[in-house]
Formats: sequence, structure tokens, C-alpha cells
Amino acid sequence: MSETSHQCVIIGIAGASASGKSLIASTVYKELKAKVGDHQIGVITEDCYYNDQSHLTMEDRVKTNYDHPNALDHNLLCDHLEQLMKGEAVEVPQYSYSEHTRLQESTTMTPKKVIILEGILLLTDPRLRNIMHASVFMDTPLDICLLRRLQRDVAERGRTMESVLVQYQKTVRPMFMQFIEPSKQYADIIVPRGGKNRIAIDVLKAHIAKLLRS
Ligand SMILES: Nc1ncnc2c1ncn2[C@@H]1O[C@H](COP(=O)(O)OP(=O)(O)O)[C@@H](O)[C@H]1O
Ligand SMILES: Nc1ccn([C@@H]2O[C@H](COP(=O)(O)O)[C@@H](O)[C@H]2O)c(=O)n1
Repeated sequence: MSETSHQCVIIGIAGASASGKSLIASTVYKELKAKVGDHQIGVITEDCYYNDQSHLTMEDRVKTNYDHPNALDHNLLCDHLEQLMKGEAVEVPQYSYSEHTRLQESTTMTPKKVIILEGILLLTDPRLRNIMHASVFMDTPLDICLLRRLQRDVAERGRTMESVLVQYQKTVRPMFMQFIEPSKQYADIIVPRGGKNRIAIDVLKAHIAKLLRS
């Protein structure tokens, strides 16, 4: 746990792709928002900070390793979190998984008391670990993650089944082994089974509710 937070507390949720990070973050957010309002709590997704690749051909964009830390602009993410902690609003980029580029539009994030930050490589970066007040690792078995990613990427991210399987073997699984799994050691809480783990949701809600009262 870091002592650097001022007006805003950051809770990080990391883990494999399709391990349930977005689902648990959005469930905690929606259930707390209903009680405290959305001026107190927000969610930021690390995926919004993928490097813009509009200067590359589609062929080169498809070949990119999106599971390596170099694919992400953590400098911008750290700058934004520091601004939020100082009480300043930021423009969070929007990302297109089908085009592999940043969109022209961004989303304004006003300062919040608590920000839930979710993403695969968050705990690999010491700067982000230091900013976090608490961290969670979604420890869902990889075969379940692959099944869920396959369904989600075909339904929602404009992918074919074959492209998901090729990418999984080439980069997703190897990068998980090299970077993401070893970062589990830095988590305060390890959540098994995925984004519907009710006890984990309630523990996170109780922790955040306590922070909001303080
Ligand atoms: N425990 C669970 N049971 C059933 N489906 C789940 C569970 N956890 C996550 N999912 C589903 O799996 C898919 C991937 O989850 P998501 O939260 O998007 O993962 P991540 O953000 O880690 O990539 C989504 O369609 C989500 O609804
Ligand atoms: N252009 C992109 C950018 C990212 N990905 C994949 O997204 C995964 C991370 O997002 P999750 O919501 O699944 O955590 C990551 O594993 C990248 O492979 C992509 O396919 N294309």
C-alpha cells in the first residue's frame, strides 16, 4: 500500500486477459455508485492507454504484440493518475480494438475520491504499484480465460476465431507467463474464479466504502 495518495485513492485490478477484471471493476463501481453517486468513484481501463498506431499499416498493427509492456503508454497513464490525485480532471483516451488505434474523441474524467484502475500489466510497473493504495489479482485459470476471450473478442472486438487462437499462442500466453503471472506477487488480494466472485466483490465494496467515509 502506498502513502502517496492525496485527494484520490487508486485501487488496481490486474490479471490475465478475460480473467474478469472489467466485470469485477464495473460491478463494484455500479453497486457503489448506486449508493454514493458517480462523483465519488470512477473506473479507468489500462487498455485506453494502448499506444496509438494510426501511423502503421493494418498489417503491421495486427502483428503488434499487445501483451508486452511496450505496447502501452504508462507515462501518460501515470501523468493522468497524478493529475487526478492533485484534484485535476483528465482526458482519458478512447481505444478501438478493431482498428488498433486511439479514437479522436476522449472521455473527461473528473477528480474522484476513489478510482478503480484495471488492466493486464498494471502490477508490472513499479510507478503504478507505488501509486496504488491497494491491488487485486484476478487468478482465473488460463483455459477459462481463453474460452471467455474467444467468445468476447469474436462478439465484441471484431476478431475471427482463428485470429484469436493465433494471437493467443504467439503473444497472449507467452507474455502472461513472462510478465503478468510474476506480477501476482505484488497483489494485496488474490481473487479466484473470475468477475462474479461475490465475496471478492463485497470485500472490495466494503474496503472502498470505508475509504469514501474517511
Ligand atoms: N465468473 C464469471 N462467470 C462467467 N463469465 C464471466 C465471469 N467473469 C468474467 N466473465 C465474462 O468473461 C468475459 C471476460 O471478462 P472481462 O471482465 O471482460 O475480462 P478482462 O477485463 O479481465 O479482460 C466477459 O464476457 C465477462 O462477462
Ligand atoms: N489492439 C489491441 C489491443 C489489445 N489487445 C488485447 O487486449 C488484451 C487486454 O485487454 P483485456 O480487456 O482482455 O484485459 C490483451 O491481452 C491484448 O492482447 C488486442 O488484441 N488488440
